[in-house]
Amino acid sequence: MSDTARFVFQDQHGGQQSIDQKDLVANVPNAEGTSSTVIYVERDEADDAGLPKVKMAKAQVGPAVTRPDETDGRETHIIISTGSGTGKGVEFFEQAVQPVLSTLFPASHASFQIHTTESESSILGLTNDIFFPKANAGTLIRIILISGDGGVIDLVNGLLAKSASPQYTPPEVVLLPLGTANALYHSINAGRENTWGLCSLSTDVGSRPLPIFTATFSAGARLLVDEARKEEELPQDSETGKPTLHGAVVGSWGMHASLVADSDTAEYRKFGVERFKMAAKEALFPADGSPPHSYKGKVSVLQKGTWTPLKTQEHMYILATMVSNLEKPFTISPASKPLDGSMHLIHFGPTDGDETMRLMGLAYQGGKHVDEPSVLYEAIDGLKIEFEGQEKDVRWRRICIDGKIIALESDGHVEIRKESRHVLNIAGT
Ligand SMILES: Nc1ncnc2c1ncn2[C@@H]1O[C@H](COP(=O)(O)OP(=O)(O)OP(=O)(O)O)[C@@H](O)[C@H]1O
Repeated sequence: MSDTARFVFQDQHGGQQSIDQKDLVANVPNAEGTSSTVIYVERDEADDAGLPKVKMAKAQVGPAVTRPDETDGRETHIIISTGSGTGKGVEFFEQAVQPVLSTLFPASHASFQIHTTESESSILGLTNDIFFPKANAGTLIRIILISGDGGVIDLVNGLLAKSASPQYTPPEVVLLPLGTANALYHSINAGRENTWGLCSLSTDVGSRPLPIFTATFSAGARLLVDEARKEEELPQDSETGKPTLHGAVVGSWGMHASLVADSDTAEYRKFGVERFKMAAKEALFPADGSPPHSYKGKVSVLQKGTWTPLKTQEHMYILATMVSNLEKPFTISPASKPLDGSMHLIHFGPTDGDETMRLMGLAYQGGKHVDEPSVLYEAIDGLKIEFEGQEKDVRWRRICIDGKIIALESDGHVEIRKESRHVLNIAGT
């Protein structure tokens, strides 16, 4: 679709109207098929982060427009993650999602089950109690998820926590990006639409499997929670008994993991996506004038069934990703295509703060950092990090899995591999 594609319709007075195709949410015919409601969004150009406004216009119906089959018999759940992003989930639901749902699904929307998160474990609890049992019994459910990447990851981990039956039917998830970075949403949509996912609420949009990975940790690994004030044991894989987390976005160590960890506080979160840049500056230009930390450990990559150690044991940036964009403008892996199941390594060794900022700046220019000779960028099937006692301070042994932070022992290790299981589908893809 070109940037200038327009959606053109006749209004009720016969006048021709047109909107940017990317702003179109749906064109819904009325029950008699005599007219339709064009749902679209209007944005404040000056405020990119502001919630879009939903608008509706009556139109004369064209011959190609057919009424979608309500929910196709699917049981629909709505999750509003109140802790995501800057906490606008409820406002977005009331102002934008509800009007669209009542127009798209006039007969059934009242039966949609609404769940509002109350704690960090709400989505995991819902998955254990409702979503997994239904999916495992073969019921096709649809989950409208108003959240950042964290909500998807909680769903993935909950759905993989128990062994699946042969009847297991992957739930279909509609991503409505109300988190901070929304890496999955931006990587899947990459400028395709401007509706904050609302155009995927219709049931006639199709869906595709979400590729995921599994991270397996050494026994002493601990999940850091509550702004790193508390530690928790990781979930254990039901078959291997090993501490395990699943992800769909990123597994990292080094500077990326440190800045995600350091900026995961209520204070930093107020700054939205800027929090990553603020934490990066602090990590790269320590107040005492010393150079940024050089992370030490053995790193190996898996390609075609063989693990190969990197030549260097000193690192600045080490990251495996299954998406193209970690934030809307931050193209970490330009070769990754939406939901293609690839995993890419991005690595560079110790350098000063200015050079690191320059390389990261190139990622904000469409992913040009991967052309730099100092950056190793390649497709991989897995990544292994072994500390081997080389880092004494736990601060330098923090791993990031899709925003969650895990602290490892001084002789700890983590192995990240592409996962072949398919637990959910993403709508509108
Ligand atoms: N009511 C709540 N109280 C406490 N924690 C909550 C509540 N609702 C959600 N959470 C937690 O807040 C976090 C929000 O993560 P999420 O990824 O959705 O948003 P984000 O981190 O802002 O976005 P992104 O990951 O896209 O950058 C999750 O860990 C979730 O479990």
